Parts: sequence; structure tokens; C-alpha cells
Amino acid sequence: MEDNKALLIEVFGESSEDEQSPSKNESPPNHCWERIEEIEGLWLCRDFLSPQQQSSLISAIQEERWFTEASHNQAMRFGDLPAWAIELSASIHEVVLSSNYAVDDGKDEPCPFPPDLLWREPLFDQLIVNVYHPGEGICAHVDLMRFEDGIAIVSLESSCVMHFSSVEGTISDVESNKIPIHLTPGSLVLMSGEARYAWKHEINRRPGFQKWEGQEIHQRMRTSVTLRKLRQVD
Ligand SMILES: O=C(O)CCC(=O)C(=O)O
Ligand SMILES: [Fe+2]
Repeated sequence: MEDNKALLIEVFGESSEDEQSPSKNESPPNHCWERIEEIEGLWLCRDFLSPQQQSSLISAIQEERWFTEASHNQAMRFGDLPAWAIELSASIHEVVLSSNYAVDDGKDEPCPFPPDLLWREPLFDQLIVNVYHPGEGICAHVDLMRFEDGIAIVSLESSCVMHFSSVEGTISDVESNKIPIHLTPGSLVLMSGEARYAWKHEINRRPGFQKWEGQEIHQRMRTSVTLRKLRQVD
């Protein structure tokens, strides 16, 4: 338990009310947000987790012992998320708030996560951790409608290119109109609105599909953490 607490503090800093906390007076890092102009509602924060935070997050995932057998490559949790995932959600909330974009007034201004999603409780209650070996990816899809709007993906380990394609596109124009997004380790993707409903996303790691700036990306293991909120059915 103490180990767990120490790990959380190492990953996300001291979040208690402790006045003695040395991190209290440090100003939070200034995160850099990128809006993907072609796709409404798609935002990228490349420097979301520092290298040290990334390795601590990987350790926290490993401590869950979900992937002890080589055949296991996906773990899902609903409802009560592990403490590290709750902290990760809180960090996402904070990094959106700390952006220079409007998050609590006029709805017309673009911002990384619309206020109605940012302030919902809980922000996320469903978690997927995907582990991909080199060459493995995920087919083009729109996330299931059983999940609400507002999806977060944190990338760890290998870089990759995620492609977005319009749901409406005809088969002949889909390939040429795909929008590539470079996901570096520690980056955070937020999808809402059109990005979540009107665009499919995919990661094709077969040879020839993972090019960035003319270079084929050297593939390693990749881990991703996806956070979503289940739609209420009444
Ligand atoms: O691994 C990723 O980055 C994407 C995962 C994803 O799209 C999903 O689980 O729905
Ligand atoms: Fe997805």
C-alpha cells in the first residue's frame, strides 16, 4: 500500500493538502496543446507525461499483473478504476484547465475538452490498457456508442502514427484523405464531437504504414491507456 502511494506521488506529485509539500510552490509545467485543424474536436498534448512519469505509469500498469502471459494484450476496467488511473484522469482534467483555451465560458471557442465534458463526474469510469507488439495495431473504428462523448488516449513506449478517416468518405477517397497524427511517448490525445463521432481512428503497424516525415518509424512495444465514460441507460 505504502509502495503504491509512493509510486503515485512519484508519477503525479503530492496531491494532498499537506502544506509541507515541496511541490506546492512549484509552478506547474506549461503544457503545449496542438489543435488538429482538419478535425473538429481533436487535440494533442505531446508533453503530457515526462519520461519519468511515463516509466512510473508503466510500472503501475505492470504491478497490476494483467499482462503476465504473452497472449494477454488488453485489460479493461469499468466503474472503480485503479488509483493510478484516477490520478491520471485528474492530471488530464488539470492539463486541460491549465491550457490557454476557454474551458468554462462561451461554448463557441475551441478548447481541448468542452466544459460540459470536463466538469462531469466522474470524468472517466472506463479504462482500457492495450499492449501492442511490433507490427500490431488497431483497425479503423469509431468507439462504441455505449461510451459518451469525450475520449482520452495516453501513449507510452513506441511512437506510432494514428490515422483518422472520415466516416462519410467513399472507399476511393478514404486512403488519400487520411489525416496522420504522430503519437510520441507521453502524449495525450483528446477526442470529442466530430473527432469522436464523425471520424474513424486506426493504427496500422504493418510494414509501410508507419511513416513520419518520410522515415519509417522503428517499432517497439507500445502501450496505450484509453479513458472513457459509460453512457447511462435509464
Ligand atoms: O491504442 C490506441 O492508441 C488506441 C486505442 C483505441 O482506439 C481503443 O481502444 O478504442
Ligand atoms: Fe478507439
